[in-house]
Amino acid sequence: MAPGAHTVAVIGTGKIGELMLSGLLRAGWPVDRLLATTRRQSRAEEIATRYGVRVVDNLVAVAEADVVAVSVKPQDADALLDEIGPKVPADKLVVSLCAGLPTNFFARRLPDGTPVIRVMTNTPALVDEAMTAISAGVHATAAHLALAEEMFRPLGATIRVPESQQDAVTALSGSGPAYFYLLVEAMIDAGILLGLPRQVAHELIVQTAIGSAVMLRDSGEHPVKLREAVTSPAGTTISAIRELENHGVRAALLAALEAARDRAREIAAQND
Ligand SMILES: NC(=O)C1=CN([C@@H]2O[C@H](COP(=O)(O)OP(=O)(O)OC[C@H]3O[C@@H](n4cnc5c(N)ncnc54)[C@H](OP(=O)(O)O)[C@@H]3O)[C@@H](O)[C@H]2O)C=CC1
Ligand SMILES: O=C(O)[C@@H]1CCC=N1
Repeated sequence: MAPGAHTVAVIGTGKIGELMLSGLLRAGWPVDRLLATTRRQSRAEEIATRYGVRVVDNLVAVAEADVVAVSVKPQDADALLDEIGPKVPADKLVVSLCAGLPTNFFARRLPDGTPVIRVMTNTPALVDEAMTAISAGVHATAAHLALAEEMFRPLGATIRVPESQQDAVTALSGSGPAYFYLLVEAMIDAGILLGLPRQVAHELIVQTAIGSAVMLRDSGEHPVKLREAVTSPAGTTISAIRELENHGVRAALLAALEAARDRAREIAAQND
């Protein structure tokens, strides 16, 4: 299938909607095959000026597009579906980028038979390094999954998962960039504590994060093995690791990701 053979409407062009739009444009998706919607006029002007994309209202978008990508906050999805749900022709593919909301949430608010796909991506899409997990929902066929992959593959890696795993995926890779940024921020602060200039601490830690990430991806080694290679007997690293274990960093991560998964479930329950 030729890239951009379908018209994609991004409904709710905030942070994630914008990164999807910009990623599709970088990948060569024709600008006249993209539509965007916003809630505020000032945001509409910003998006139109920045990307040259036609910004339309939600009902025009669902009428003209082949793929309707919903990227509003989950809390705004019910009101949005009240507006567009009955007007979405059943031959359109609806792709939800919303955390927590199951495909059934959409199916109940769309004409019978409308195919729905649930996607969880993340902000490194901005540098074409996203991790996007894709699940077929009701009425979605292999061709719909392939189309969703065609849209998200240029933004980074894609994986297919059963929809039952999407809340866990959200906790790991959807929210994941925030955990890494927090760690980096804390390590830069540690550099300040040790007397380094902030800029030097920043440069040291950011490059160390990039180097470590590339090794994790490209070496094929398990993270335990990579960590052991850094950890010399009676050396400096093991002294730091003892403190991380004493402070329960591993347990904190287990609890934190479980809390994120639970919050996704709660969002679903609150929007049932
Ligand atoms: N941020 C992230 O890292 C990730 C977010 N997600 C999911 O992506 C979705 C969007 O999140 P994010 O981009 O961060 O949120 P944003 O608030 O940045 O974007 C949502 C946008 O939708 C607009 N909007 C709300 N209601 C309507 C409507 N009825 N019609 C048109 N536009 C509307 C909002 O307008 P206004 O500006 O006026 O509020 C806002 O610009 C969420 O469901 C989230 O769970 C998924 C993965 C990662
Ligand atoms: O915090 C959130 O709810 C969204 C979903 C995953 C990342 N950000």
